[in-house]
Amino acid sequence: MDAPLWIDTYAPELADLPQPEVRDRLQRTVGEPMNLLLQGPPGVGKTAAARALARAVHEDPDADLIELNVADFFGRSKKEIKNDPRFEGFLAGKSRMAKADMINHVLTESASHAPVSGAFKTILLDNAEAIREDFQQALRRVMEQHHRTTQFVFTTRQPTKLIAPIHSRCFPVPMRTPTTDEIIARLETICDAEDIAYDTDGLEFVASAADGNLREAILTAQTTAEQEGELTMQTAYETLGDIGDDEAIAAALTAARAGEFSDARGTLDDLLSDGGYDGKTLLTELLRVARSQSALDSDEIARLHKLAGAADHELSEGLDDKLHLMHLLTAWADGRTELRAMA
Ligand SMILES: Nc1ncnc2c1ncn2[C@@H]1O[C@H](COP(=O)(O)OP(=O)(O)OP(=O)(O)O)[C@@H](O)[C@H]1O
Repeated sequence: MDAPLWIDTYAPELADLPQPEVRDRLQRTVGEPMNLLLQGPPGVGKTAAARALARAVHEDPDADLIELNVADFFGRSKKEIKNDPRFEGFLAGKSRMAKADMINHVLTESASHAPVSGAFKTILLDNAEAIREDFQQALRRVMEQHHRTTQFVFTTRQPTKLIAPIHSRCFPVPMRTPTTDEIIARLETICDAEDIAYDTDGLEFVASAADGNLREAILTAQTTAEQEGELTMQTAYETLGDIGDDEAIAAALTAARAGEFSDARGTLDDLLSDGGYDGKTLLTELLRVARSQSALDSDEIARLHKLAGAADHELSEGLDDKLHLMHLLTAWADGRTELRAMA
């Protein structure tokens, strides 16, 4: 049997959400049947946050959280709905009221509106951008009908696809991408719980390659741990394999900075021989990627730029692109401002 996925095993409670402002905002709604709109990019934890909230709110979350498969109903074409025997009695009505009745029917198919363990139920409409506009209009009515006993939670990557009356009925919860440090903290907790050997560079590499997507970061960490036995920059690099050139260049910078020059040399070699870069182009790319790295402070970037002038000269004069770029990276990692060590 496949090992369980860490993203499932470590599905977060409210306290485990990486963004403190989201934790606070959701914590403040606990106990209130307030409608919510969780919006943000893929993999930042919108659905996970909605489920964590339901677990915090309901004594019996299995009974009082209803997750509706939005695509299965609201996103279907009129023809598909017409041919669905569940809606036979509703076909005559095209009005908003008839559609509201259909929505109520779908909701009560899953469970009754009456809460089981507390004062209200939570209905989660995940990926709500897929709800057709006519059903969004009809949902307004349903939300009003049940506002005392039902909390509607919408999640979406595309808030502009939801109509204004839905926005105005919901408390907005923007979910930004977690920072690299916030992802690192979560990865560290999970690796500790799994008793996996890791180092800081490995966590940082996985977290920054995921670009704010927690799902991706946790999956990469698990794959690396399972395939390689430990999570270091080198093992994560092996796992990510086909990573983009920007990530590879960032990895070379991180390796050099950590004094792991053979890793840095290996990456430069890949880029120069297989990636189709010449030395000067790779130098320009190194500077561009360095500027985008939040882990680097402005002094480090300024020093890299200063060294790049001399490296550019060496690249024009010399024969070995890799050698000159390694010169640059070792001088930079040493904290120097000259390519040659001063006597
Ligand atoms: N803080 C966390 N700790 C551990 N796992 C998490 C955390 N947040 C999310 N996850 C896991 O990561 C996966 C992705 O999260 P989720 O589905 O909530 O993201 P999403 O923002 O809704 O993404 P999408 O827009 O792609 O639907 C889930 O399996 C979830 O359990």
